[in-house]
Amino acid sequence: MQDKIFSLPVVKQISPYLSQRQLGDLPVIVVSHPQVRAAVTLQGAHLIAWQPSGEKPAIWLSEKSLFSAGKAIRGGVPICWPWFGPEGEPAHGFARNQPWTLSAHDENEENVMLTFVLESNAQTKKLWPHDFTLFARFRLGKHCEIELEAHGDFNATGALHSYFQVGDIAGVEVSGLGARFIDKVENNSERESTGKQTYPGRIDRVFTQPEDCSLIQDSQGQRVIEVYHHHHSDVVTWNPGVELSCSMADMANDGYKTMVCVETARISKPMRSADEKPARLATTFRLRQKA
Ligand SMILES: O=P(O)(O)OC[C@H]1O[C@H](O)[C@H](O)[C@@H](O)[C@@H]1O
Repeated sequence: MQDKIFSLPVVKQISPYLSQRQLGDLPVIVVSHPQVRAAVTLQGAHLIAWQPSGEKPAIWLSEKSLFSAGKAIRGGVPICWPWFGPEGEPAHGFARNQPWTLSAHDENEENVMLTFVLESNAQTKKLWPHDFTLFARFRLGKHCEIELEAHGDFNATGALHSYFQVGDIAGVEVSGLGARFIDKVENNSERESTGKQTYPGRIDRVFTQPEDCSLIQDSQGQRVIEVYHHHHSDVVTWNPGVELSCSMADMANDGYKTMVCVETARISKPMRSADEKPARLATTFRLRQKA
């Protein structure tokens, strides 16, 4: 899947390291830099690949995902906003289904920086009655930084819903999750936790007292993925397990085996945007070899 993205024909060369290509119906901004390769679709400002040089792909993208206008992509880092989950229609908000604009870019020897913008429009007003300007900023290099900044006057929930590529979910443990979670598989019951999570089956949990960094220990993949959370209140972790994976049209039956979601979120404490004081939500990914 990743190789396919980087071999798509160039539609427009934007700068030495940046080009626009076409993936199905969706324009995609592709970064080919000595330190990193990465890709972000204009729809959703959705990161679908990030791979520092010398590393295996870090972001999971479903081989069965649709790349159709207005349809959510399965995998990558969907921006869920201005609500998380089935609180409204569409699920996880509309930001991931809307066409964004690339408004700025810059590059140096270490990184490529991209800024995307989405503004309220007639379609978003039908779904949510607020004026807003939303920026998504990416700094892509050996590390991956993503920042969402929401201007306007409203409360919102949301998440940077990161899907990570792992060797085998059976050998994955995520730590740093804190002492309490809401179990979405068990009627949203509140539970206590050791702060560590393994994935013996379907797991869908909102950790409400997480640490600032979650560590994904991927024993099969022989690496640790560090996920830093900024301005968050919650961390969500999700793996659909075999049955749900089989029932999802945009995921292969065994898709669940090679992915884990660790999501930087504002759910229990919504983000407040006020005049002159935008709300922010951000995450940073770093990779290291397992000792
Ligand atoms: O299928 P989607 O709308 O993309 O949502 C995928 C998943 O996202 C989050 O992790 C939620 O906690 C899950 O309940 C949901 O199933």
